[in-house]
Amino acid sequence: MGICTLIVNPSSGGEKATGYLDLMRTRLSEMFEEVTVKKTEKQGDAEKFAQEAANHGHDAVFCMGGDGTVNETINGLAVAGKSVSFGFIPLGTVNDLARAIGIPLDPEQAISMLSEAALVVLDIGKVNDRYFVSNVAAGAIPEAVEGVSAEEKTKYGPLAYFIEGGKALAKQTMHRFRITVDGETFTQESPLILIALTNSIASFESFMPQAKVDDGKMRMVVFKEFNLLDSLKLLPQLIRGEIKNSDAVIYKSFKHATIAVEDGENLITNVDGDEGPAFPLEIEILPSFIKVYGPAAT
Ligand SMILES: Nc1ncnc2c1ncn2[C@@H]1O[C@H](COP(=O)(O)OP(=O)(O)OP(=O)(O)O)[C@@H](O)[C@H]1O
Repeated sequence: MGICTLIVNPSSGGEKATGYLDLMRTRLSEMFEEVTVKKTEKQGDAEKFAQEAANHGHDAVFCMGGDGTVNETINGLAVAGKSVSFGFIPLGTVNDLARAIGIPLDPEQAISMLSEAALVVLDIGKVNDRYFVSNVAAGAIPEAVEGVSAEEKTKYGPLAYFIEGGKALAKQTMHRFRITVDGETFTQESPLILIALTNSIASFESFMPQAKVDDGKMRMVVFKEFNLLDSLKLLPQLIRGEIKNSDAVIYKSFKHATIAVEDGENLITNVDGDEGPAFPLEIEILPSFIKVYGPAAT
């Protein structure tokens, strides 16, 4: 039956984690001979615990938390480089990877799904020296979104990101980027560049309907200069999942890219919802990198 580690972020999702811990431990002890539970106290703990579990020969590592905890756990497993299965119970506000794989957003349902789960193959991405599972965002909007506080997230949920993002958009702050996508180079002024591994970005599941979790590709959307009319046209395209056909963006499907800021600003990036590495960025896909406990195909 094997052994596993369960990493729990007690602060995730308005401190819901502890309430589900016993239920999860019981479920895992039906699936594994031995379950080691580790609680995070600060940033970096989930990554460290995942790496240690992989290096100690654990067969699977699970985590309970938001996208930040999922990202850290994946980073720990990727750095260890061992073949370890991964599972998670979504407890955050956004939960993009859960949405992409079809893991129930209700923690109790996600826990009960585990007994009939299948191992689903998942691509992951690498941006400079960090790994990611959902998305990378760069530009004036992610810069603004970084300022969303934990209180705002609890109060408004994913809407908090849209409010801050909308304010940055209204200010029309642009940066000039030099982008190379699979060997093709271009420059573009943009308020926002999004790189998506899966369909769901910032809880918006119809953003990139064509993106599958194991298709070996990423998608880049470079937004052009916006005026009100453009954004009115863009909104229905976004809702219908047709952003790739919009005149308001440059859309690329790719495996490797580099992005530099030409106007010399020290822009920050956002990776899976948390602050990511500084520019210039090198982004690549690691196809079929890990197996994740997800819903069995019907
Ligand atoms: N015991 C703890 N107390 C406070 N913060 C913690 C603790 N353990 C980890 N953290 C922090 O929590 C962050 C991750 O939170 P996570 O993204 O999992 O949940 P969330 O913020 O509720 O979800 P979301 O990102 O979807 O809003 C980590 O970056 C880490 O810094």
